[in-house]
Amino acid sequence: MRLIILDEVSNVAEWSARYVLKKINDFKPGPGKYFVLGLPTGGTPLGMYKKLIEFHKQGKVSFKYVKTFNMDEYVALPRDHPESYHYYMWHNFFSHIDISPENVHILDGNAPDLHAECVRYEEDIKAAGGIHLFVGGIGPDGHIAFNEPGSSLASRTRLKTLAQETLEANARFFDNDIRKVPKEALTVGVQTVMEAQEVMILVTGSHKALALSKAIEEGVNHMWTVSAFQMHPCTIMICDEDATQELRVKTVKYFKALSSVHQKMIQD
Ligand SMILES: O=P(O)(O)OC[C@H]1O[C@](O)(CO)[C@@H](O)[C@@H]1O
Repeated sequence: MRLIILDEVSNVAEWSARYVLKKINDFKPGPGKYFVLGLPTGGTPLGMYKKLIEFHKQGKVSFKYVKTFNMDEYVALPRDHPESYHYYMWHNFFSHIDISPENVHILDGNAPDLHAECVRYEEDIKAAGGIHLFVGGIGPDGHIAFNEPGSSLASRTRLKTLAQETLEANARFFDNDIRKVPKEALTVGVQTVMEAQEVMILVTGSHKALALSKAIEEGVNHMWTVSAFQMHPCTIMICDEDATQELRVKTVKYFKALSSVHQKMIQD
């Protein structure tokens, strides 16, 4: 696992956007050759999306031959609700780039049969040839997507009941009223993300510091589901200084000493 420690949230946005751009461009997508990208929502990736839009407008990257799969969606929240992940993705990213709607995949939390919807989603990922790069974020309780503490590390796309900590963390998007936060979501499983060729996880802020230390300094544990990525052959964690507060000095020093290597990873 690589840990890329950057000074500020803005550096995390820039590094991650440049990495996505480079992966897409190096792949040279075209008709019949799609780059398949997994995407998160939440506050953390907003800066990355802004940068990618900027790069697109500057003509540095096209999403014409990119397929996307989002991590999760609330259950029973109308699709046009400003806090639905459908709304989030179109509003913050897709409507500003040249992606075709048929290449966008987001779980339908209003599907009449939620189990069938999850099965279909897994099939769609398979039909797309699997995910090249899955970008993710984590909750303060160490969840990846909505794989709450105690989720099976072998899990696949399914319905999950959200943990109290997640409801509390997400209440800020619902007028700070926890009663308005949907209690259930559809989410890709830990194993679904594990099967991506590469995984890039963004972690910013001191409220994520404990989760980051559990993710990289302790053992694989289903109570901190992001720790499963210790077993993935190609995971990059990108964090800001604030998120390193619970890490050992030794860990921080080791990864910071690699910063010139990390900069080369986003060079043309
Ligand atoms: O970036 P935020 O707002 O802290 O959100 C944290 C996490 O919550 C989720 O959005 C739940 O989907 C994670 O995927 C996400 O990374």
